Amino acid sequence: MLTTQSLTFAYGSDKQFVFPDLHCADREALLILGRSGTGKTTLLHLLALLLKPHKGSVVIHNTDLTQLSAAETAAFRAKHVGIVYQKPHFVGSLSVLDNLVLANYLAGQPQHKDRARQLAAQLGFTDRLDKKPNQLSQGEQQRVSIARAVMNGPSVILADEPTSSLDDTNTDRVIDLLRQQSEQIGASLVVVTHDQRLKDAFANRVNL
Ligand SMILES: Nc1ncnc2c1ncn2[C@@H]1O[C@H](COP(=O)(O)OP(=O)(O)OP(=O)(O)O)[C@@H](O)[C@H]1O
Repeated sequence: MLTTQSLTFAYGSDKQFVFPDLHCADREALLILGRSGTGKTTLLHLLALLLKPHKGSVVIHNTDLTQLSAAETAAFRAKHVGIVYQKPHFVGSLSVLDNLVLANYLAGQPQHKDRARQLAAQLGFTDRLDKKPNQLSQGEQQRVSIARAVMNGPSVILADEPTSSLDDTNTDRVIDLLRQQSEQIGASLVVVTHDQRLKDAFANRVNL
């Protein structure tokens, strides 16, 4: 479960963001829609405490992240928050399989290669596990990003524009996979996007 209250943020003195309060229960999905520059990525980074809000709270798994120290925040994020970034960030020298188990390592968990293989089978990239990330297509990389985000069974999955570079078929597929995965592990799914194609796929929507 994820809830926020009275979140505000500013990069400098000129522009202040005041975000609407959010609520997303376990196994629910929330779409945050907004045009370019409205602060979608900023909001997502606040939800993951990659940016610290000026005011307000972010509660995930009954913990107010704004009350944690920097080290506690990093440990909490690695374990409880799965992030699918706008552009996938992988370690280029590692195989896809090793990029997946790296998520376990960073969360201080044992490395679950079986879990990685199981996710690869569900998301349809088993034959890519031994390749380097840059040998994969964009759609394949996006599916690997989803697998990596759920490797530790997080409480919340945050996805930043997960479909903006995908065609209609891959867009439907990626959204179905995000939903399936979040339902399977009982996580809240929050997607931020300007992609109006996603509007009808989500009952819960917030406009920025
Ligand atoms: N590090 C930064 N320093 C100063 N201003 C920033 C910084 N990052 C973003 N901004 C500004 O904050 C505003 C919101 O940026 P943000 O990336 O959150 O928007 P967005 O809705 O995700 O946009 P897009 O859909 O184009 O990715 C923009 O006007 C941007 O120029």
